[in-house]
Amino acid sequence: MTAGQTPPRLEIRNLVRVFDGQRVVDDVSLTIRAGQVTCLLGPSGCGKSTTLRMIAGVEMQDSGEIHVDGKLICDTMFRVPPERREIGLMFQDFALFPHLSVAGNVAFGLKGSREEKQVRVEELLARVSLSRHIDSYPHQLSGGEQQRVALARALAPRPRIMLMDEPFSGLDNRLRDGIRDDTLALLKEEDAAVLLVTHEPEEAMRMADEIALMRDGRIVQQGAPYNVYTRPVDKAAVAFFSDINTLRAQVNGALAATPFGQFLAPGVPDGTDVEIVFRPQHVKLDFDRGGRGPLPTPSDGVAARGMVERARFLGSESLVEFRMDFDGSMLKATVPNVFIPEPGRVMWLTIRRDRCFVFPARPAERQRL
Ligand SMILES: Nc1ncnc2c1ncn2[C@@H]1O[C@H](COP(=O)(O)OP(=O)(O)OP(=O)(O)O)[C@@H](O)[C@H]1O
Repeated sequence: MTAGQTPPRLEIRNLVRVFDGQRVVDDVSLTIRAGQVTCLLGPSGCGKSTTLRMIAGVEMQDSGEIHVDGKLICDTMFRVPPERREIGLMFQDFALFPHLSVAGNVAFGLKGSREEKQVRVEELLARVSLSRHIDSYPHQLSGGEQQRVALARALAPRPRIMLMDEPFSGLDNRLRDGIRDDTLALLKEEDAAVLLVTHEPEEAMRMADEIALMRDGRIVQQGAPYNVYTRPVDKAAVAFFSDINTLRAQVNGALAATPFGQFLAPGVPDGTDVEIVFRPQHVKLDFDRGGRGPLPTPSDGVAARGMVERARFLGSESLVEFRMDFDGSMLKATVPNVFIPEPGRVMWLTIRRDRCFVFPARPAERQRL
């Protein structure tokens, strides 16, 4: 950090947590600035919640440090207790106090005079559009309303950091998008640094300024959602966000030859097996014209022929699966809108080359996320 620069609101350095001899959190480092939302995204069991619990102070790390606004709050020798960390918590099971009214719940963690508390409670309830429920009890509210009370309660003491663990997963699908957007707007207004844990890529894309992709206890990639999506570090990172197709090839002269033409593999030694990975939405389809397909182009390469095996309409797009002539493998293509060709129909496929990723092939057992 250079002189005069504000330290990040939250900084965790090299956190490690071992359970039963296994490093479930393995050298995790992150920084989050005030007003920034970072999503810790990864599959179940990869160590997201354990990371969050260490920051909250309810779990002790085996090594590593946690800093808030440039001050150490926890290492293996020194520990600020959870209640003095000025951290707001929100979990899937948001556990409102059933015997307290909405106002009582929101006021629960507040300090100050009665009047000060009342002003803050009213301000927050107005902000989450629940003023008319100020005297209601949790059981009188819908799931979405309870979730908004929980958010107001967590934000009431003006926490410097908000930790959210799958906070929307208990909600009805139809409610979820609206509540996510409202929550995001409120979090930004309150200027907290937010760490949100989720296993849903769409949620992370929607909420995050930055995504930290976690796998087997480690952060494997970190960056703005656009960058994580368009410049994935490996095949599993592509697959975490969408369906994928994979072609296999061997590199010769920094090129990997496939039935779709050659792909650049810069810096990859000759003889290396590579995988060319691409998403179904980047496959283009063409009709068969008397046994021929479209001519090769620099952007789409060479067309390869396949036969429709199955086609389904998914709502905003159609998914068509092809058995390819060149080796009998299956490839998937998505097409905007309704396109449901008959099984057995012959078509030509090309791939948007600027949307393909070339990775060295790995043994199958290491290809999990
Ligand atoms: N107290 C504990 N004792 C032993 N093992 C634990 C403990 N807490 C978590 N684990 C293990 O650590 C690993 C990581 O768990 P964690 O809850 O952090 O993952 P997660 O990514 O949050 O998963 P999920 O999304 O399912 O909650 C899991 O294998 C889990 O079984």
